[in-house]
Amino acid sequence: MAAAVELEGVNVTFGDFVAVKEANLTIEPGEFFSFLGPSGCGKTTLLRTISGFIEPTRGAVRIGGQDMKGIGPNKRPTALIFQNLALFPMMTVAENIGYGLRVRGVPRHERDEKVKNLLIQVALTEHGHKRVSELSGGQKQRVAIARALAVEPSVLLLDEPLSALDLKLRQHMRTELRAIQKRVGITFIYITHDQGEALTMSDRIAVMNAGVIEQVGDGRAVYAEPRTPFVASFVGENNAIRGRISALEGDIATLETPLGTLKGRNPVGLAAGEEALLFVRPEAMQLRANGSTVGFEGETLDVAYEGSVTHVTLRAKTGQKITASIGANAGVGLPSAGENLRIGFQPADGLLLARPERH
Ligand SMILES: Nc1ncnc2c1ncn2[C@@H]1O[C@H](COP(=O)(O)OP(=O)(O)OP(=O)(O)O)[C@@H](O)[C@H]1O
Repeated sequence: MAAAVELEGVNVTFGDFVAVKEANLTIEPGEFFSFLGPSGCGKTTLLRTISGFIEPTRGAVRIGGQDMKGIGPNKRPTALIFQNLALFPMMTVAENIGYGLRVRGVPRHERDEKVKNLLIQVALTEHGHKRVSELSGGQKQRVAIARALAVEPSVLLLDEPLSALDLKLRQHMRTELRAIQKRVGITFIYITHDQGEALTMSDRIAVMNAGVIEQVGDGRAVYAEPRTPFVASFVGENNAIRGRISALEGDIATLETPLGTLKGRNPVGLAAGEEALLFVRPEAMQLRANGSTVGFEGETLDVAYEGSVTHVTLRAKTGQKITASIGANAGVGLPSAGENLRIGFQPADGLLLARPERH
């Protein structure tokens, strides 16, 4: 089967400004694929390029194996759901869902049948007769999805569709969206700056920074095996410590840092003498560390209780702030502000990456 979407050397420029740089990517049929990155990194531009609202300055977009050059948004097998949903508030739910079919001249009985099935797929069977203005935020989201699905796109493009919802509903809708995607079985391409959304819903994620796709992988890969300092810092929380590599021993490298000698994994194969950044997740930091770990001294600045976890902010002797997140069941006593202690981590939980200047 042809790939759902292929990007080959896609560049999008606005005047001198490069919004998307050399995007190369293959998205498979039936995949839930997310673009994750901060505001302004080019996610929307890329989505609009796939949907046909923007032509790439250079490179090719293929959908279902077919080159999309010169094919307008209405002629592409894609449907786009915007942040504001753009539903018709005075129409009923069923009318909204059937709208695209009516415009296309689909006969009434066929339309009704389809709308009925779509109401089942988005779990709104009881609500077909209601006006959209009578629905909750989450129900409106589902209407927008059903309306987009009605015209049978092979790819559904979603531009931060949950951003207007409150936190609880947003979290609930993640599960809903994923379930709907599994039921209908088509490709979903989702853009978000919320890493929690990307990690919980996606089969794979492309992490973008300043127009560049820095890494593509499943949630575990981008969280546990980031390949660039940007990905390591953007996906989840991370502590970053600068230093220079002094020794290599198998997978583990030793790093001389202003905080002392530390160690970490060296997956990108940095050489002795190279400048590096050592990343250690807050949850991998241990308080009152003993001999089996590498570590340094720190002063407790702040202890923030958050229920399942407590975030302890420490100041190393260089002034750098380090965060340690301690699970409620970790069985360690929490320090009090001002207390000095040794903080440590297992070398296997440290990750060494090249300093950005190298790129
Ligand atoms: N039509 C345009 N003309 C000029 N610059 C543009 C145009 N559209 C987007 N840009 C610029 O391209 C960059 C990427 O914008 P884009 O909307 O793709 O970002 P984004 O990652 O989707 O951000 P957000 O999450 O804030 O929507 C931004 O710096 C933006 O100002």
